Amino acid sequence: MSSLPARIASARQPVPLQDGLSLFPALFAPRSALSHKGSHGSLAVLGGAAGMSGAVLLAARAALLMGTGKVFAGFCQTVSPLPCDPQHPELMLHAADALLEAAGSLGISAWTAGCGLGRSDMAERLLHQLLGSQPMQPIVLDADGLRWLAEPAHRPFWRSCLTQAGAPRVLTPHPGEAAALLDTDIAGIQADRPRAVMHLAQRYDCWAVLKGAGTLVCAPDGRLWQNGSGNPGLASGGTGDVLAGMIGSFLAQGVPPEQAIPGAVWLHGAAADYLVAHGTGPKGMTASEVILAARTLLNHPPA
Ligand SMILES: NC(=O)C1=CN([C@@H]2O[C@H](COP(=O)(O)OP(=O)(O)OC[C@H]3O[C@@H](n4cnc5c(N)ncnc54)[C@H](OP(=O)(O)O)[C@@H]3O)[C@@H](O)[C@H]2O)[C@@H](O)CC1
Ligand SMILES: Nc1ncnc2c1ncn2[C@@H]1O[C@H](COP(=O)(O)OP(=O)(O)O)[C@@H](O)[C@H]1O
Repeated sequence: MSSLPARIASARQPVPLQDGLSLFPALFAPRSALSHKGSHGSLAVLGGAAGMSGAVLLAARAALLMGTGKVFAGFCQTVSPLPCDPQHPELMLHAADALLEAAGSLGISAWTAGCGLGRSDMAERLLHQLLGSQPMQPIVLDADGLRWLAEPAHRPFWRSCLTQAGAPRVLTPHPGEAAALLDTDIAGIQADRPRAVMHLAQRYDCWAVLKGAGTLVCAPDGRLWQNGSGNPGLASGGTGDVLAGMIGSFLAQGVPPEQAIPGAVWLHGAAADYLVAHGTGPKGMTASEVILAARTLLNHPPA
């Protein structure tokens, strides 16, 4: 991180995220009695190469249970590995190519991409197509989506797509992915996390979410938040996919980014805290349980 701009070098104090109910009223606003599924957005989740289909299901299920009107899943495979999700047949499952082709007619209002996407030629092509063709829809990029973004050969194109977008772009790296995006190592990221997240937001002209204990969120204009919820129960495979689906859900529903993004981070951690308080985990807590607890808190927030 040698080329840190001066405005970032003087990192501000992050706003602590403790009391989600007072900080994120837009997340907890009651629904209009007249609302219908079209009032609550449509999210498409793109990822899920063979062997990692579960990553897309976790993100899509999280989006569904956060209240998205309609949720589509697009797998990075020639056909969808399942005709439907037996646990949530509400989800609409497609091969990613078919989903991208139909995107215009499906009324998709936001995308979450990269969860289990993999490193194949197909993955690269799909991401290229998504970023190039959806300038006006919010896009959350996670996991392998971030690994592709970090590839030096791709950076000029990816970066121009990100900077020219007319809707929020959200990068959700863990420290390993952040290190690749900033050309450093994990120790370099962890040594100064506020500086790292601000650098990410500035370099990629995006919202940046640097995950791990005390997740940091930085807006494109440098505003900074630090999460105060969450616990090591979240240190298990798939919880990051859930977070990416939650952020995508709130953006798809039209929640403003400064409520949707730090709000989802807080709620995700608060769900893990709720589980521990009610006897589930931290050991053995699953990503699927985090989704259910987040839904409980969304409807019955702690006073
Ligand atoms: N059910 C499914 O289908 C699931 C599918 N999944 C999908 O699998 C894909 C690959 O994901 P992955 O977990 O295999 O590798 P990846 O995320 O690159 O991490 C490895 C590297 O990052 C580092 N690192 C990670 N976290 C860190 C931290 N907090 N703090 C510090 N370092 C950290 C770690 O460092 P280490 O400590 O191991 O040296 C190592 O260098 C991805 O698309 C995902 O969506 C998963 O979500 C699981 C459920
Ligand atoms: N010790 C911890 N305390 C709080 N949150 C944690 C802890 N460990 C992991 N998390 C959270 O769990 C999630 C893990 O995401 P990620 O590393 O992308 O996993 P995966 O790729 O398996 O879904 C992130 O939201 C991260 O902040």
